[in-house]
Amino acid sequence: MHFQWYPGHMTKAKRMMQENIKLIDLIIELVDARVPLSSRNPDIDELGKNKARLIILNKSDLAEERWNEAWTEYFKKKGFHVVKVNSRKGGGVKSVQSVIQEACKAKIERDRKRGILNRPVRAMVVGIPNVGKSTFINSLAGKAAAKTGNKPGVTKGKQWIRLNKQVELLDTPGILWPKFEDQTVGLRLALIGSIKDEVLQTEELAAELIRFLAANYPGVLENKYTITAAPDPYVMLGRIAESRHCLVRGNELDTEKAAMLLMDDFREGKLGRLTLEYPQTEEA
Ligand SMILES: Nc1nc2c(ncn2[C@@H]2O[C@H](COP(=O)(O)OP(=O)(O)OP(=O)(O)O)[C@@H](O)[C@H]2O)c(=O)[nH]1
Repeated sequence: MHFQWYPGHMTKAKRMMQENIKLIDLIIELVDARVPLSSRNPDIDELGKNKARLIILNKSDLAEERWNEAWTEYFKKKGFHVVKVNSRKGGGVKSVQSVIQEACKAKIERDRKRGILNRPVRAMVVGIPNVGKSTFINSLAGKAAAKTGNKPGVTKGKQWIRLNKQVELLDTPGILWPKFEDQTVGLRLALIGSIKDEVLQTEELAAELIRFLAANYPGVLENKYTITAAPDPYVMLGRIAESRHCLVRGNELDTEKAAMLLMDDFREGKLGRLTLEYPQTEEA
């Protein structure tokens, strides 16, 4: 399977990011807790090298808790401040404000020594498409401050949002461009829905997910769809189609529809909390 990104958008995104980074003290980088490395772009380390850094493990409700803990430790060891969040429900969001203060301690101290008191810390949220930037900003700001949507690329507009006396947030999140040179990264991003569905063959993608689940979460599909295991992922897809009555022309199995159903169930967490990449493996 081959993945492509829209380079035009990404060039513009990078230019905007460079402009906006000049205005801020802290970068709040959202990653998807199911794929914390594949949903990062290490270019942000270079772009934001003099800034305070905070990583938000977003969608942590969709990932396995023991791996959320492991990834938290992983990023802390690398020197980041880290908070686990479920932006949709607001879980973990409350603790973000205090961690922002903590992450910006050095800057606040520098200001104080120069006699600058009570200047708010300025922050910006960044992340790849669909990682939850708008939802996170809304949740943090406590109102519908940024537009949200479930398709990549809906974020627009520009303004500062005052979170409290100490913190201001740029209302426009920075869109990071995923690292597409690596096909494994591309596949993982496609699985979580960060790449537009139209450019991908759903059945192929579903087959990849079935392979991954058979190896790492055996029994999950069998339980969810009340089917028996088969080594061939396409046979599994047929069994899901059968079990869920996905039919075309009256009685033929509609595996395309079954693939869409499976992908939706996975992305919405209906197969349970599943993590797609693990720190040990990535470090090895
Ligand atoms: N389960 C779960 N879903 C989330 C969470 N955060 C965001 N979402 C969902 O993820 C989808 C994308 O969220 P957005 O906030 O629009 O993402 P974005 O990063 O602003 O997307 P772009 O505008 O494409 O850059 C929406 O359907 C959200 O409801 C979370 O913590 N948990």
